[in-house]
Amino acid sequence: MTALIDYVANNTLFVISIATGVLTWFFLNRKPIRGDYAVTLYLLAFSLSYILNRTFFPSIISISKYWGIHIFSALLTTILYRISPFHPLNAFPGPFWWRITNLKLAYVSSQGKRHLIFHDLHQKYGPYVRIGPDVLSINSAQGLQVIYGNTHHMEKSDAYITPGHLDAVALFFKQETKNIHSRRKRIWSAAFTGSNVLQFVTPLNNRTWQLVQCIENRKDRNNVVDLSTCLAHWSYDFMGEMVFGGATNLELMRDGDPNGLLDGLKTAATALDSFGQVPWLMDIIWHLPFGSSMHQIQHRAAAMMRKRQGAGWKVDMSDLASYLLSGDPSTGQHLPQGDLDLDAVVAIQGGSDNTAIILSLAFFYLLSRRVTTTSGNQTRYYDQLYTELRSAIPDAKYLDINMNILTELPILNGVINETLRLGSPFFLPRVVPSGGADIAGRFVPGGTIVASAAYSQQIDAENFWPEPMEFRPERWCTGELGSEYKTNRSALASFSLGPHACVAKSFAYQELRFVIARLVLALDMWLPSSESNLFDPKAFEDGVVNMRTTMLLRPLLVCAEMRKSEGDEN
Ligand code: HEM
Repeated sequence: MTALIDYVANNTLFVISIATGVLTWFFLNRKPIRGDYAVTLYLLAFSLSYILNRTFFPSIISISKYWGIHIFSALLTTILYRISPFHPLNAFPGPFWWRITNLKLAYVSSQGKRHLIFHDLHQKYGPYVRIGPDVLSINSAQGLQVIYGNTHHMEKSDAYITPGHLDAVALFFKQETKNIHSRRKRIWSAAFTGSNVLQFVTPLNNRTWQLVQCIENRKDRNNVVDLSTCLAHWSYDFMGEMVFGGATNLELMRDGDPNGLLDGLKTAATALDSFGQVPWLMDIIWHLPFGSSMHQIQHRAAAMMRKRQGAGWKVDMSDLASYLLSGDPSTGQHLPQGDLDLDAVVAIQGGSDNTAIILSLAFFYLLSRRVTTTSGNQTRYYDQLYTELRSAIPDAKYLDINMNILTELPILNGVINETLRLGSPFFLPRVVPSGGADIAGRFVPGGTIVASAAYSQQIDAENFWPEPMEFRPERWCTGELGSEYKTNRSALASFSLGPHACVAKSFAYQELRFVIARLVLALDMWLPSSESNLFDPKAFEDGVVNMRTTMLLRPLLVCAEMRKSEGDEN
């Protein structure tokens, strides 16, 4: 009798475990749930069933075994579905393991060479590559416009959900509706448009002179200085003024960064960009020690915002915080404190990180490339740029009031665009609306996550010719590279485009122009000689890794010397 009960109970549980596994796949495939909720639910259910089992059937049933069968059944069904002909993306080519799980995409994202790996995949599989169970990378200039442009208004994927699902709205993160996003964007945009942006010129000028001084002060006796760290500290100090009217308590150019604030920012951005590709995993990591970098940045940003709001803090300019604190002009309502704190996180990261990296890369390209052209001529862009700046601004101390002149300078702007082209390989996933969309001539089903292969587009010979892999600022000046040249400006996606494009794009260009111009006018710079073994350009380039934020695994060490005529003018 006992044997019969044992037989029936175990077989019934076996069937139930398999069936509930299949049902779990069925429901999660339609409506994914938060990873932390799922883990909690499973732990509770397991504990309860374990206690019941120990109490009532201690000898005949091994409950852990059936939980194992249930999980195995759910996983197997999920995998079989993803590789089956019934999956809507089955017709799209791609490597086998990437079709099964987004964990591969998350891992590749965390390694920093995602854009190169995607590029290889596109070479092998063509313009559409399935890089996740529901994710496509699309390598097409036309596709870029469809994915990010206004026509379809494709929303951001779940990779943009606020970590921890905070009950707050901030620009950049995914919003429930496009109206919420556009209302918040209007508040931000006000700070960066029209004459309002001129507010930032004085702090920009002051901080950039301080940067020149910081480089001078940090030089060793052989004139060698870590330029990338100086630029990172400059960008953080300037952001502190632009966003919080100086209410940050930090002066990195003066004091350095003993608490590793910048590393913390980078780690948080990397975590967001890699684990964000697997939203359920991000939900779990948020509660683990590994997620602490994201918590720390949040606390620091909130502390800066609170200090800026404090009655004792006076600002004599309209910083970005003053627009956020004034609230939403369309409703007349003030933003909740949670929104202000979260927008502060976005402002700190957005306002400092990308600018510093693009500047470091621009100086690396300028100083490392003595380009041999097909005719055998050698071009030294740093000197050409100095000559261009010198003739446009004979008296360098007037640079601060001559921002508009910089917009017209071909080499300066070519240097910036060329650095952005080679140095901003972003991966920005969006969701195809229900009903699907035609992307570059092929129908993509609704709900698919799509991202443009930005880097591949930016080095594609169809868009940039000749020498698409080379740093050639003159390709941005009409006719400089011969009549056959191609420069497809719309293929440069460094600031994205459409409704979610960078809110500060034109100001970022102004910043980049201004800092490059100020440094080139004030300092003669060159790379340490190869005999000194201090700096290896190839190793530096290999150590540039991109996970939305770009990290430099090796610092940019340069030699710098104040130009006599300019130094006197400070
Ligand atoms: C060289 C400098 C910069 C580059 C290359 C850059 C690039 C970008 C890109 C590619 C996006 C789209 C991100 C996405 O969809 O995932 C973006 C968005 C954004 N950027 Fe920038 N950015 C720069 C400077 C700045 C500055 C100075 C700020 C000022 C605080 C800023 C604030 C933002 C914000 C708030 C968004 C979100 C916009 C939205 O969701 O509608 N960025 N940026």
